[in-house]
Amino acid sequence: MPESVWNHCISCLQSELSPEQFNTWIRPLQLDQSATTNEIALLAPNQFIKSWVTDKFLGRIIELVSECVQDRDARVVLGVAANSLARHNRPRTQPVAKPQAAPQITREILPSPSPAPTPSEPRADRDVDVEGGLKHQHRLNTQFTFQRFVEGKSNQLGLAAARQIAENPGGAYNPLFIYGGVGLGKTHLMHAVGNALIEKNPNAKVLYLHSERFVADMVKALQLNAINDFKRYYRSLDALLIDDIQFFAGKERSQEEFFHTFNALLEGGQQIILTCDRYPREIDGLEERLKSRFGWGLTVAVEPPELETRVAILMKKATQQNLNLPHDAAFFIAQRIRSNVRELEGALKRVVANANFTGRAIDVELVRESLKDLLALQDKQVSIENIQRVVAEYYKIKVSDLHSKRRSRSVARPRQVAMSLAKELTNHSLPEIGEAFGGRDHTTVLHACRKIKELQEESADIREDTKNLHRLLTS
Ligand SMILES: Nc1ncnc2c1ncn2[C@@H]1O[C@H](COP(=O)(O)OP(=O)(O)OP(=O)(O)O)[C@@H](O)[C@H]1O
Repeated sequence: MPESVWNHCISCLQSELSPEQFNTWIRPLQLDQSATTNEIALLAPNQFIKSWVTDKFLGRIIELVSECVQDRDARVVLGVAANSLARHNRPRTQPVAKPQAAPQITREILPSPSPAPTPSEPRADRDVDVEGGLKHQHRLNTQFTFQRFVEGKSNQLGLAAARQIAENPGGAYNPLFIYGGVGLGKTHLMHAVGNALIEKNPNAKVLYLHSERFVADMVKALQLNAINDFKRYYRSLDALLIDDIQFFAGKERSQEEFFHTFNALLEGGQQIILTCDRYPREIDGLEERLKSRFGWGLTVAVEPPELETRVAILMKKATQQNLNLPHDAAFFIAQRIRSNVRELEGALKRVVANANFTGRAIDVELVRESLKDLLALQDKQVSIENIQRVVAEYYKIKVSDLHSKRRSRSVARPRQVAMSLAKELTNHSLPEIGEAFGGRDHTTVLHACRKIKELQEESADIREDTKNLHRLLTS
C-alpha cells in the first residue's frame, strides 16, 4: 500500500514542480519499506535535502497522501538514510567499497576504483609536471569569498550548500553541481568554497580550473605519454573545482578520463564542485553516465538576482571600493540593469570611470549620463506588457486571460508562448515574469519556456506562431 501511495505522490509532484525541483528534492527520496502499514516513511539522502523537503514540500506530500489514504491516522515521516550518515563518519582518505550513498545510485555499477594515494606515496603535485611547467597551484581568485557574496532569494540555496561544503568537504553534498545563466555568481561561489577550505587548512590541495583547461592538460599528458602522472595528479587533490563543464560536451576521450577521475575523487571522499550553464540532463553530447553521476550529490540553480539583491550587490561593491554611492543612484542602476551581476558590475565601473574623469560626485544624473547608450538600447527593448498585448491580440484572447488562473488550452498555451517570449526578449528575471503573469511562481515560467522550446521542435504551428510573434514584436 505505501508504495502505490508514494507512486501517486510522485506523479502528482512531477507534474506540479519544475524538473529541477523534482530532480533535486523529490527524486532522491526513497520509500522506507520497513515502515508500518499506516505510515509513509521517506528517507532523504542527506540532512540538507531532508530540511528543505520538510520546509517546502512536506505539507503538499501530506495533502497528497491524505487524498489517497482513508486512514486518518496515516502519517508521513521523513528521515535521513542511514548509509548517508555512515558516510559522513568515514575517514576521508580511505577508499570505500560502495559508491556514494544516495539511494538512487546504489543500483549503478562503478568501475573498479583506482587506489587512493597512501601517505607514504609521493604527492603527485610536487614531483610531476603535467601542467605546462606549473607545479600545483590553487589558482583561486582571492576576491571571490563568502564575505563578498551577497545573499538573495535567487542564490540562497547555492550559497547555503556552498557554506555547508566549506564546513564539511567531501560530505553529503558531493558533487555540488551549480548551474545557471552567465554572470550570476557560480564561479564566485565555487571559489568561495575553495578559499574557505584553504583558510581552514593552508595545505589543502584545492584546484580550480575551467573545463577547457582540464581537456588541454589531458591532451598534453597524452602527447607526453604522461597520462598516469596526470591521473595521479588529479586524484591527489582534496578538492577539484571545475567551471563550465558544458565544454566537455562532445569530447569523448576527456569525458572518459574525467569520469574515472570523478569516481576516484568521490570514492576517496574528496570534494568536487562543478558549474554549468544548464541542468546536467540538458547538456547535449555528454555521456549518460556522467549526467547521472553529476546528480549524485546536490544540484542547485542560481537565478538572476531580484531588485533588492541587485541594489545590495551594488552597495557592497561600492563599499569594497570605498566609493560613495548614494542609495538612489544604486537603485536607479539596479532598476535598469537586470540581466546579471557581471553587467551590473560593468555598469558601476562605467559610472565610476565617468565620476573620476569629470571629478563629479556620483548621483542619479551622473548615472543617467554614464549609462546613456545602454539605456537608449534598453528603451528599444520589448516590454512584458507589449508582449502580452501582442500575444493576446494574435490568439484573439484578452490580456486579462494571460493574468488569470484559467487553465484551458486556448488560454494556457498563449500564456506559455507569452512567458517564453518575455524570457527571450526582455531582461526580466523568471520571478519578475511570473509576477507579471498574475503572480505566478518562477518555476511555472521555467516550465513554460521549456514546453515552448519542446513544442517548437514538434509542432509546425507553434513554430509559425512564435516566428510571427517575434516579427511583430521586434520589427
Ligand atoms: N551574489 C553576488 N554577490 C556579489 N558579487 C556577485 C554575486 N553574484 C555574482 N557576483 C559577481 O559577478 C561577477 C560574475 O560572477 P561569476 O563569474 O561568478 O558568474 P558565473 O555565473 O560563473 O558566470 P559564467 O557562467 O559567465 O562564468 C563576479 O565578479 C562576481 O563576483
